[in-house]
Amino acid sequence: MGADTDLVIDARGLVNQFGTHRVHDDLDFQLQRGRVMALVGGSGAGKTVLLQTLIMLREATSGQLRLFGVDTATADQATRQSLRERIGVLFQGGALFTSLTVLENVLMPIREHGRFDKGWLTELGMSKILLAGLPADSADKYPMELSGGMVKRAALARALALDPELLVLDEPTSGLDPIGAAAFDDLIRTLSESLGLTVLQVTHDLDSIWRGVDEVAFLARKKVLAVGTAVELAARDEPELVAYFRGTRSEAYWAAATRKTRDDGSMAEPHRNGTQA
Ligand SMILES: Nc1ncnc2c1ncn2[C@@H]1O[C@H](COP(=O)(O)OP(=O)(O)OP(=O)(O)O)[C@@H](O)[C@H]1O
Repeated sequence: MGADTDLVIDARGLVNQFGTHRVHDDLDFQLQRGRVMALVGGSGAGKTVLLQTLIMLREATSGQLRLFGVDTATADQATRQSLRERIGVLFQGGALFTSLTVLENVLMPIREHGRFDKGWLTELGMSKILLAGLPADSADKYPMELSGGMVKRAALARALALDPELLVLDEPTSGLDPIGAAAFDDLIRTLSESLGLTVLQVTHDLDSIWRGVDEVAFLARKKVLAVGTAVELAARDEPELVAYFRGTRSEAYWAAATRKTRDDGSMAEPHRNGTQA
């Protein structure tokens, strides 16, 4: 089978096992270029382990993984490193260095790449800070001087430092109030559209799941059980999907989607401004 160059991630038959505990079994996962996808599922379903596997932070027990069309199993170290550099990662909590300013944090990944002219570096770092929606005067601040939302944006600026093609986010809106979370979702959407970024995020945020992403991959039964918009997944009858997308927590979203269907004869548009092929 040839590589589909439109697939940023193409994983087939993944198995992840800890001792006798199998977390993923014959799992397939694909992510198309330019899409914004949420990876969701119950607690312990294996979202974090899958995310780590997909960006080569951990090796799968078995299975195939292609990143940007490259087979990671046969890639040499230099190729694997260059694949990693095409991925920006925002870990839960931001994981900024507390003893460094925002600008110094943002410049860390670039500095690791060798010696650069100081003026040029500062200009580049400032451009990422502004891209992440932070004011210019936040560059000289330390993480403890920032609000929760600003810490996320500073971590995002750092994840964008090397101009990644794929942005991976682990619970990016956790700890933010609903308005801050919606603003962060909008920023990710705008970046995806303006920079052509592909985005994969693990999230529990229902607002993001129902309104902020193009599609949702739902993990259950050790596999990706279903992929589609939240509205599409809510309309299916697997018990895990019914519980997640039509249960008490999702009630208001599902009610809004079905009301819209009744009112205008079409399914609710689940995205703020995205498109679904
Ligand atoms: N290093 C490890 N050693 C042993 N078991 C592990 C390890 N990492 C994860 N697991 C197990 O793998 C399973 C999936 O964990 P994972 O953290 O991926 O779940 P999750 O879907 O992200 O959960 P949550 O939503 O609660 O964060 C869990 O049963 C967990 O205990």
